[in-house]
Amino acid sequence: MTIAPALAPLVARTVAISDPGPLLSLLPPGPGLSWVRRGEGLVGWGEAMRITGEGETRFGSVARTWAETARHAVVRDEVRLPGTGPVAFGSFAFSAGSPAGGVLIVPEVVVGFRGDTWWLTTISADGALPAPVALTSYERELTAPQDTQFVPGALDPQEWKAAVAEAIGRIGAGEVEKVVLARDVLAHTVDDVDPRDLLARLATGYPNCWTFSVDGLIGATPEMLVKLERGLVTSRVLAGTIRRTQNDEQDLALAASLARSSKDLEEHEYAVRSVAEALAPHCTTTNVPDSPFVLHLPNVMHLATDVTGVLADGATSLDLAAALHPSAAVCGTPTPAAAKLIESVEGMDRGRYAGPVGWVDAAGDGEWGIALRCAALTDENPRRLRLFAGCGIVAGSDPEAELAESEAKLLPIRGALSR
Ligand SMILES: C=C(O[C@@H]1C=C(C(=O)O)C=C[C@H]1O)C(=O)O
Repeated sequence: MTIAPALAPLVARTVAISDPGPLLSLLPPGPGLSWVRRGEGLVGWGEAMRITGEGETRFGSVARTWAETARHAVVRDEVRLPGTGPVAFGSFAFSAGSPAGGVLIVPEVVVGFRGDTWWLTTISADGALPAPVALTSYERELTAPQDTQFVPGALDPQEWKAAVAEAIGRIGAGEVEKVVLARDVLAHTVDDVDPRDLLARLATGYPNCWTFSVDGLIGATPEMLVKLERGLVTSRVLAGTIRRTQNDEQDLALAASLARSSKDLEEHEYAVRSVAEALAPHCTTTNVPDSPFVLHLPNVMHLATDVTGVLADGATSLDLAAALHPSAAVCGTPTPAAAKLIESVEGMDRGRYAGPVGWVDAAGDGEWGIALRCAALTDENPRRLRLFAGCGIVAGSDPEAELAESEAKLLPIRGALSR
């Protein structure tokens, strides 16, 4: 279902402001919106408009409604940077079959920071000039939540290893070359979860990642599905992972072995190819580096490739995210067969995990990450969350090692929820 654009146009006003305090500290209590890395990015709150989509058309219908809304918006923008003027934060289900669908939320208030420029955008959907707002920097004491319980989700570790073994068998039988299998873990907290606490812990612990919050999906992703800025397209592809040991010397040796590992290089190659092929029809030129670099995160290291291109066809960042999803980094190769295999052995609905999450502005510029290293708050219970992690499986994979890799990928969000 798509909600038609409001009869009255969106009215948005962006003004430059002086430093109001760290972006994440500005979020008031409640379901805030966030896209922040190293202190830069966007936060928003309030809901001027919500656009939803379902099934196969969850991207297309939402993207069309946004384009239409943006075209009719009345905008006074004194800053004129990507992310100024009206913006929408969004999050989309991994699978067309998921009831999670897709959502774009246009906040009533957005604060942005980039380089040395701060801005404030106020948005209304009733045709009236939005009311002025005063910003508050909420200085909050971060206390670690205690006694959070983690219990298996759809499959327990033994069952998940059996699913991985099954997938390896099906790869051997030639059904797919690579498939990404995920698992979920449920967290039960003692107190109600305040999303702002999770965001603050993730942003502090994982500064290389994009800390996001959209409609109850909260996490810190290292993977940029696509960024579009004034015609320049970038995508950071990650696939191939090794756990860190917390011993620098040992980690350097592991990084070198990751960069030589034929199993990880194969996994990575599939992911890069899927992104380059999906971008090609939208770009005049694309640049794909010959070999990956190793991205160091506090918990894991990944093989990483930055693919770039020059936009040819006027697609928006959201159109590009729809074209790129699902990349082989989160689904597999070939895509349709891998998606089918996931459905038959994973035993769960991924919801919006591993789907695109990010923002788009009225010009179509925006940033869409892959929703990884995240938790979904359940609607009914503010003390219950679903955490997710997945691993690329190829012929040379080992179920025990994949389970350990999934544990390492769960570490950031587990850590944000417990001592
Ligand atoms: C699926 C996840 O991560 C993806 C899978 C990776 C791998 O298999 O090596 C690495 C990065 C991500 O593209 C996850 O974190 O849940």
